[in-house]
Amino acid sequence: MASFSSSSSSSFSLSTLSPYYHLIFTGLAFLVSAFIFFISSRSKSKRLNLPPGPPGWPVVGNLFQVALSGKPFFQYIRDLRPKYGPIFTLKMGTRTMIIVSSAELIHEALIEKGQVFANRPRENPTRTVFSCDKFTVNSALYGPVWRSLRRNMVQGMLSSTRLKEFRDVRSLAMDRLIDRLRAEAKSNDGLVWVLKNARFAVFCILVSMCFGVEMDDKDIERIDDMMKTVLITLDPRLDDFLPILSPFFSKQRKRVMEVRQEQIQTVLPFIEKRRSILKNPGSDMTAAPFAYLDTLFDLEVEGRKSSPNDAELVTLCSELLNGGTDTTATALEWGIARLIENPDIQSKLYAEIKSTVGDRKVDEKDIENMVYLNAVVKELLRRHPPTYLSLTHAVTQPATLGGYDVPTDANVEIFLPPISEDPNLWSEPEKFNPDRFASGKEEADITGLKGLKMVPFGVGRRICPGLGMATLHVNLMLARMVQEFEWSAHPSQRKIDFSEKLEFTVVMKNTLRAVIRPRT
Ligand code: HEM
Repeated sequence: MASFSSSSSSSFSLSTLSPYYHLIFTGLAFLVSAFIFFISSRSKSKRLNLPPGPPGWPVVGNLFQVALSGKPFFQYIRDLRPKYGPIFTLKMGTRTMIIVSSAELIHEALIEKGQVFANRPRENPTRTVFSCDKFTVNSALYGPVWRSLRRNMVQGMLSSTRLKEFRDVRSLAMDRLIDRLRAEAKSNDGLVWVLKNARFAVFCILVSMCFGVEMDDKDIERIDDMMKTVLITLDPRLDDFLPILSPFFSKQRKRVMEVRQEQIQTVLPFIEKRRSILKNPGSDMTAAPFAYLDTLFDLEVEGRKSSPNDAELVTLCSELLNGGTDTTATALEWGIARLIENPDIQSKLYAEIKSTVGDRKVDEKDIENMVYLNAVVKELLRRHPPTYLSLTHAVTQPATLGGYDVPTDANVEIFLPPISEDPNLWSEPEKFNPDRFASGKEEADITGLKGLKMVPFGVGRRICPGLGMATLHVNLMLARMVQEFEWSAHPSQRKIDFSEKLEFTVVMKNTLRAVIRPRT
């Protein structure tokens, strides 16, 4: 998922756990906790029929096998799948992870038993700080708080009517993106970084939608840097899985509190500015008529007496910014890489743009008329879902899945790529081929309502509420970038390297730097 300050699996990267910690703490963990923990956890899990999984070590389970494998977590579980099948268990210290990765099982969990599997697991202490104790859409337990926050985000911000109101914001951000690319290319022999520029453009849109106050590039970059620092701080630590080791992490815990303070200090002035604009209408002629914040100031949340306080407002704004930035920019990077790899697809796309809009700029209203563009974006989300693991689910009560037990304290991880790679569902699934959709030969409902064939946004009650906005952003950016420039590979690159790495989302291992040539 998406990279949220309060999600629990999308930025999961055990490769960040240092082997040094392992050496020190494995021994300690054995000595201090073995007796109590081992006896109690064995007797508990013996009664359960958990999915199979690789044998682990006492106390720590599979934790260090994962950490020391040298592989990103998604690669580790991809490699286990042929042996253990589409549902298996990893014991990560005190946490039980159940990894689910087939269309049938995902359907069973998130659609057939959707209400039961719509919960989120307990947070680790760092996430508790940044989510204000689960006070965000993505981290809230399935219940009244989640319902209030999600309804507000969808109706107040992400509905198609609301989205239309931000058309000018997107149009400005697109012009800004094209200008930045042009300037960067000019001073670098035609070379541009794709991810960085796409990221900045999406962030500009989301910042405007969120705060509704004017900001220069410096302000935006400052908030963006802050958000990145938060995401790094949220990387899992050893004591998240073995809480008994937490006394050894006091320095890191102190750092968490410092970063949280910095986050509040960075974001709060913009919240205060908006508050003052609303109190004094007309005082700032540059202010937007509407912003996400406006829906939050007096938000009534079921089961709570007061509206969100300042720290909670910071958290809710950060959720909107984080949820939509890296995910969307990642899709763009893979998209441009695929167009460079397939010049015929790029030409076909350009031809469609030309025939649809002629010499004027692509407008978002044109998108629904561009069948091939939509097919390219859909194929992109099928072949390269920006997050390989959806946000972590949990059950509201003991349940079964595929005939196995799922206890309430288990993290249910939905691993997405095997569905869009399944040869029983797709012809030549490894091939990037927008024509499968454009020709009408293959189809897939991205919301999962008419069957599960690709699930880049998850499915069921917790499906990504930003789905509509995200696909609009990817379509619009791709169309403008191809309309303005012809994209080709860096001269030193004979072939594009499609290796992946985990960096909040799954991005290209070798960050894409491409050559652009203005079309006119
Ligand atoms: C290409 C872009 C995006 C992708 C691939 C994506 C993907 C996802 C996925 C896989 C989930 C987890 C679903 C689950 O728990 O089963 C999710 C949840 C979520 N996404 Fe997105 N997302 C994208 C863009 C956005 C945008 C633009 C926003 C809002 C600005 C957003 C906000 C959220 C929120 C709030 C949740 C949590 C929903 C809940 O727990 O009820 N996402 N997203």
